[in-house]
Amino acid sequence: MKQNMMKIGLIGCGAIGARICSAIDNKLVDAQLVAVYDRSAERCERLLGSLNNRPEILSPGELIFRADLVIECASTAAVREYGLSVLESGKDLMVLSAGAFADSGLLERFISAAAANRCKIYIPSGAIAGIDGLKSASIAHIDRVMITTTKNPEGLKGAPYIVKNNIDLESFHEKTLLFEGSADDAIAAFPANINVAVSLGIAGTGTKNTQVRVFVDPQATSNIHEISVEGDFGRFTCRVENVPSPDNPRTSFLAALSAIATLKKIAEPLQIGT
Ligand SMILES: NC(=O)C1=CN([C@@H]2O[C@H](COP(=O)(O)OP(=O)(O)OC[C@H]3O[C@@H](n4cnc5c(N)ncnc54)[C@H](O)[C@@H]3O)[C@@H](O)[C@H]2O)C=CC1
Ligand SMILES: O=C([O-])CC(=O)C(=O)O
Repeated sequence: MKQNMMKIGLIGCGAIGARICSAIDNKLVDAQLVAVYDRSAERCERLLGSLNNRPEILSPGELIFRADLVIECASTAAVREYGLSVLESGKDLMVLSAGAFADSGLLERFISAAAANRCKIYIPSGAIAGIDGLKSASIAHIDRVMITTTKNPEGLKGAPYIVKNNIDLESFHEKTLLFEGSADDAIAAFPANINVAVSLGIAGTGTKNTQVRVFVDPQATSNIHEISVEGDFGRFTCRVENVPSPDNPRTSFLAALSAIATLKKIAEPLQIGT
């Protein structure tokens, strides 16, 4: 083991966490997985069972102490529970549940803590493409950012918006618009489905100014995200047809891959893309 290899602690042993751990285990990333934590002990044990090089299962406090970089891939609640302690301990933080930052006050506190403690916050592109272009375009004026997300009923089940409005997802026979609003409102309505809208807001013109549409489509076999951006640079659109994770149909496979790609970017000398 290299002495200066990045030490990783991971919070959230679900669909994304398992993929990230497997990538480190298979040496796709030049890093050492030192510890994992999940509020479900069974999830931790199941994950460890799939790895050759087993990390320790530690409490969040011990995990933060041992790691150089803590990856949150659990929930927006977990970002609020552990994120600030990570940064105040001078450790880098990777956040997958970017929806937590729809609370711009929370993001500001995190940025101040990171600056004061000379550490970084990484938000991977997640299940979308286009963040690189949006970041470049945002150096000049942006007129409009919109994301249209289409998932099948299985991928939207249990979302607060669906439950609160008594929407029977099985009753739709064709593609139907369920929700239209800002990224702020979208993440409150679909906290586990539309983190990507908040990431777009942070990269572009803010979550209040980022427009979101959510469709349900019983025929959809992929999680589709279509992004359109207009501004001084011109316009671009991009569409990703994501393979859902087998363990969690709400979550696209690409989200885990983007976290792994971000780890590679941190660990490797070459930086490509915006
Ligand atoms: N940025 C993006 O593009 C995307 C972000 N996500 C978000 O990433 C996160 C992880 O996604 P998945 O792995 O698919 O979820 P998952 O449901 O498969 O796994 C999450 C795990 O975290 C654990 N957990 C949740 N809250 C916790 C807490 N407060 N403390 C400790 N453990 C906790 C759960 O027990 C579970 O084992 C979710 O918040 C999800 O909404 C998901 C897809 C795309
Ligand atoms: O994985 C996806 O397709 C997007 C997602 O759930 C999210 O952004 O929360």
